[in-house]
Amino acid sequence: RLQAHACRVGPTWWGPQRLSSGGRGDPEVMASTAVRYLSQEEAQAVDEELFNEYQFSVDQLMELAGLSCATAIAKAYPPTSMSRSPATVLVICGPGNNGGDGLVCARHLKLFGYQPTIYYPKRPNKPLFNALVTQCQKMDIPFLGEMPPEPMLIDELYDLVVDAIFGFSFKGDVREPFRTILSILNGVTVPIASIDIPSGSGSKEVGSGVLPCLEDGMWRRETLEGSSQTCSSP
Ligand SMILES: NC(=O)C1=CN([C@@H]2O[C@H](COP(=O)(O)OP(=O)(O)OC[C@H]3O[C@@H](n4cnc5c(N)ncnc54)[C@H](O)[C@@H]3O)[C@@H](O)[C@H]2O)[C@@H](O)CC1
Repeated sequence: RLQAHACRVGPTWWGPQRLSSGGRGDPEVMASTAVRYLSQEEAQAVDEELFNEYQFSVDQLMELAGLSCATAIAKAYPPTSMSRSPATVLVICGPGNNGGDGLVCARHLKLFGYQPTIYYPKRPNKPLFNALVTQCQKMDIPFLGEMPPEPMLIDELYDLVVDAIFGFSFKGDVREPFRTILSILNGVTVPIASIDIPSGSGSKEVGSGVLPCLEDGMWRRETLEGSSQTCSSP
């Protein structure tokens, strides 16, 4: 169970483009796509067990998830291997706990020598998330007021993007503002490290490795093997 949980909370790197074009990452970590991913239901069941049977609290798990992700990122993309010093990271946080993982991850990335910037467009008004935002602010991590409108701008400003937008509670068609955000992310060429699942894809399909991208109004899923299928909803 613990091993499965460790797999789930680690970030994943998707798609042949990401794996071959980076050139900056640790090949051992980059090649770790052979791990088995949990389905949406399995991931939810592990969480329920951790809460109910093992009596973990959400902030305990979130801190571990965010720290694990920052650690994995530091291993795959060491700050010294990036083009800028300090390496710049755009952390995009969603409205749920996956976004909370991103806030924690940003805090630890800063401690590891990166220069994170956060974009957090929909913030739940709950003490846990307010506290995480305060902690980032106290560490002088800037929050963007708007999503950079062009992928090229992200490529110019950041070495890496952390996708902490959706986790296992994602369902249905992507709603705004995240639809626009995912469309922009589909055009960036810097690596994207996704926490839990690449946002916009159902974790059921993640077992085969998918990269969601919007093309001609249709969502295209690139598999890790390089083949792709097009579908009408993410
Ligand atoms: N269960 C837990 O308490 C823990 C969860 N963790 C992380 O939290 C994730 C699960 O957190 P949550 O259950 O809060 O859910 P998510 O973070 O996956 O997202 C839920 C939020 O996304 C919105 N949403 C869902 N589908 C959408 C769509 N199609 N378009 C636009 N918005 C949509 C929902 O309205 C909700 O606000 C896990 O994947 C993991 O990353 C970790 O923090 C550890 C503890």
